[in-house]
Amino acid sequence: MRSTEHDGKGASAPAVSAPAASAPAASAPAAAPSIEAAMRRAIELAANGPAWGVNPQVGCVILSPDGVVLAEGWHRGAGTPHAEVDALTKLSAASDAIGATAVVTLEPCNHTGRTGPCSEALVAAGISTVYFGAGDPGLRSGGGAGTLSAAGVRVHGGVLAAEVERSIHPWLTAMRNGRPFVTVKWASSLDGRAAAADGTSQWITGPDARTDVHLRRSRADAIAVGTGTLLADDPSLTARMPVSTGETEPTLYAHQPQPVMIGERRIDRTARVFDHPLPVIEYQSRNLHGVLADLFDRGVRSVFVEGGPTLASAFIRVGLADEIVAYLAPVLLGGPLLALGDIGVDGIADALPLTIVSLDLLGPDLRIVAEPVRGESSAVFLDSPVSSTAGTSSSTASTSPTSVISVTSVTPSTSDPKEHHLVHRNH
Ligand SMILES: NC(=O)C1=CN([C@@H]2O[C@H](COP(=O)(O)OP(=O)(O)OC[C@H]3O[C@@H](n4cnc5c(N)ncnc54)[C@H](OP(=O)(O)O)[C@@H]3O)[C@@H](O)[C@H]2O)C=CC1
Ligand SMILES: Nc1c(N[C@@H]2O[C@H](COP(=O)(O)O)[C@@H](O)[C@H]2O)[nH]c(=O)[nH]c1=O
Repeated sequence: MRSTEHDGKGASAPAVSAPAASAPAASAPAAAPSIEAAMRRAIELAANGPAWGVNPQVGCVILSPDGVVLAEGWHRGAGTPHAEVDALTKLSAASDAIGATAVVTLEPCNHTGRTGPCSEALVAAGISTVYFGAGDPGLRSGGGAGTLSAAGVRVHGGVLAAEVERSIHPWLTAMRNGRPFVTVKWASSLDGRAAAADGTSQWITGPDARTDVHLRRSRADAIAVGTGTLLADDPSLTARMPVSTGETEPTLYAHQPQPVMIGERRIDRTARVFDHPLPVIEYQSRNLHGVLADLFDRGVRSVFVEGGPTLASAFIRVGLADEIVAYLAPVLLGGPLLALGDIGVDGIADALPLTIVSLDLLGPDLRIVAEPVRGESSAVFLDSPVSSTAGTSSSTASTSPTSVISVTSVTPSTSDPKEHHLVHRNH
């Protein structure tokens, strides 16, 4: 286990059992899990929470001084108890926490938001040692390790850090960059076309691939398309479950991504996207940094960009793509409508390096998940800082080149029930 230690003031570490693999014979008392095993369990528990929203998935396991699991908890979303508090409330007796160890995926929070600080709750409960996986990058929520140490709790950070970071990678990326995590997704033919020459593209990929897309939509905070796609496809942008036998209409996932339209052209209010259960956020702008800054301010931590090729290329060109999800169908379309256009690569030396995260066959289609290789020669993938003026939203189009976010906000209208979709949702 590689971890960093935050020394408490003279507090002694509780005994922690050996890994289960070295457990004695079955007749002996049950082997207590190791800290790493407890952290793996905490990662599993964290996954029970929602993948979307302003808060990350967090799991917690409380161990007795001799390493026996006393309680488990996880966070169920903004406004509900955090994982540590959830676990503390599951103890058979509150006094069990005295001298116990908390193993938690994320550094215990240090601030009062909709709930109180977990660092203080752990101290008040009598927890003597805390192991955590990833530090909390939040400006207000971070710093819990220091609070715990100052109160005499032994604190060890970085336990299974890589696994924990991977499990909440989008949220951590969003918090570190101060903008939502961006997935750029496309579906293309084997020869890289996103549409046939006449502009039709529904459907290139088959039902299994599209089911996967809808699942990913359901886990994202927002789904974004450019005005070109809105005009060409008139998409719904809802997250829909596969249609079961006997059903005529697909059922919507309980969690829907916030629909976002980007581009200077005005989209007619009869477009299907305005039937989305959530309000549409319309950015009459091409300033993607500004759009993301504004979305972040609204609590959006992940955006699923579903095209089209121009918008996808722009996100990549300005270094705002954190993940690529490409579905390749075993068909050839030929023609000019490529999945990507100008991404700022003029010569092979500028090619954008990617790391393949996964390769899967979904029915006849191939799904490739890839991430940009950061910190290498390609400056294009390096994130640009969000300008200080970005994030300023206004209800009218701005003409200032430094305040280029133009968020159109239309007052709800009684004459057109669809107009309410343009009112911004406040988190
Ligand atoms: N196979 C697939 O996965 C998909 C295929 N498609 C297909 O793609 C085609 C539409 O492609 P396309 O027109 O590229 O669609 P886009 O959705 O990419 O829309 C392009 C428009 O986005 C706006 N925009 C917003 N921000 C930027 C920016 N930073 N830079 C440039 N433009 C920006 C511009 O509109 P404005 O002028 O209003 O500012 C631009 O014209 C259709 O045939 C559709 O069927 C679409 C989506 C997915
Ligand atoms: N053509 C194509 C995709 N196209 C994307 O799906 C959008 C339609 O969304 P909706 O109206 O909600 O079903 C469309 O505008 C475009 O963004 N996606 C895919 O997985 N496979 C495909 O072959």
